[in-house]
Amino acid sequence: MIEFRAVTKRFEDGTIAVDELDLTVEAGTITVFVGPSGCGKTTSLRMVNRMIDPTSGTILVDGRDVMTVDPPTLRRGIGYVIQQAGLFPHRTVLDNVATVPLLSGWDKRKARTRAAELLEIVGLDPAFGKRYPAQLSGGQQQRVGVARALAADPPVLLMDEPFSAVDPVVREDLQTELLRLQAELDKTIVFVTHDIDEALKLGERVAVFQTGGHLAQYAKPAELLSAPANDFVASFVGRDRGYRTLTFLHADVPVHPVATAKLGERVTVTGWILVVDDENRPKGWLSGVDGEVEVREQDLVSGGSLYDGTSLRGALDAALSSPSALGVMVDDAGAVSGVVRADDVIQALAKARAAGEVPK
Ligand SMILES: Nc1ncnc2c1ncn2[C@@H]1O[C@H](COP(=O)(O)OP(=O)(O)OP(=O)(O)O)[C@@H](O)[C@H]1O
Repeated sequence: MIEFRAVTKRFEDGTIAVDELDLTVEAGTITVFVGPSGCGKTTSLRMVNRMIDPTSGTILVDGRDVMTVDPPTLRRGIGYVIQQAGLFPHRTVLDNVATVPLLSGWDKRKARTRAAELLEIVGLDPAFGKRYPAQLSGGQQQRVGVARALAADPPVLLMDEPFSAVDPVVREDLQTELLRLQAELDKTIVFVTHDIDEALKLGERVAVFQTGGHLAQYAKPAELLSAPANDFVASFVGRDRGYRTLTFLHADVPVHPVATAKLGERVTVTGWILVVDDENRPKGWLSGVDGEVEVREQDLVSGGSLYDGTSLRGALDAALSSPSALGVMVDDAGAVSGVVRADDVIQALAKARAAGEVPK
């Protein structure tokens, strides 16, 4: 657990970067600090491992005041990941990851074996271990940065905009990977970003900072969206927050049966038919013809996101993006289990509201 108690940082030139911050980061969770540029996120993070010392107030890591621990000892228990990974360019990937274990006195072989394991944990082929950082893509370098931070198995991980230098697709992969890792590793993670979507995806709790180092709101993602504390938070989380609230609602939506057919079959079409492969996975929709036809690949209309049964947002998006207005629901194997309708999602939302599951 990390506790900030009335923490203020005033730099020598008088800039107040962090103003009376009170906040508790629960152990074993990902907490995200988000906010516009210059609002004090990085300063708050760096006070945890004493790269910056507070002007007043106290920071406790697992009950211990960080100011009573010498910085090198403190940092051995706190991994740190930054933008652009911050790797040593003249060391191989394996040696980059093995750095902290070596500093902690491990022998070379043990440190390298551990480093190779860590590369696998973060989803990199251990063969990359022999390369130098410049021979990796940005996303791969970030994974190495995460592996290096995990090398000493620290209970706490500080991550400062770690994924902001990579393209959006790689970035989403890295986010998903971090959530998977966290489910296994159960670290206490503080993650800094200025991207509200990243914050809402990763954070169990999200601290929204406002210019001047003020904490505007500290809440779970669903609450930030449905009950922003002030106009600043409301505008920061975005205009489509009503829609995005649906991401965090898992109410039941009725799943309707759907007519399906396979390529090469002769079927009688009225309205839409969902064409599936031999494993019952969706291939596309057939319509625009009435009467008996043969199902041909070139007549299929594809498109539409698939609904995996997890959130109301997924259900609504599947329905809205489907050419038939029916959202295709699939099981873990990708096989069709039925379809969902947009109006059912709206009704499920109304029910969740009535049951008090969505703050009004
Ligand atoms: N060494 C310093 N001396 C003076 N002012 C500083 C110093 N470091 C940071 N600041 C100021 O403190 C404020 C908070 O900076 P900080 O880096 O914590 O913001 P941030 O929210 O992480 O921003 P960004 O998203 O742009 O990285 C800013 O106004 C910044 O200019």
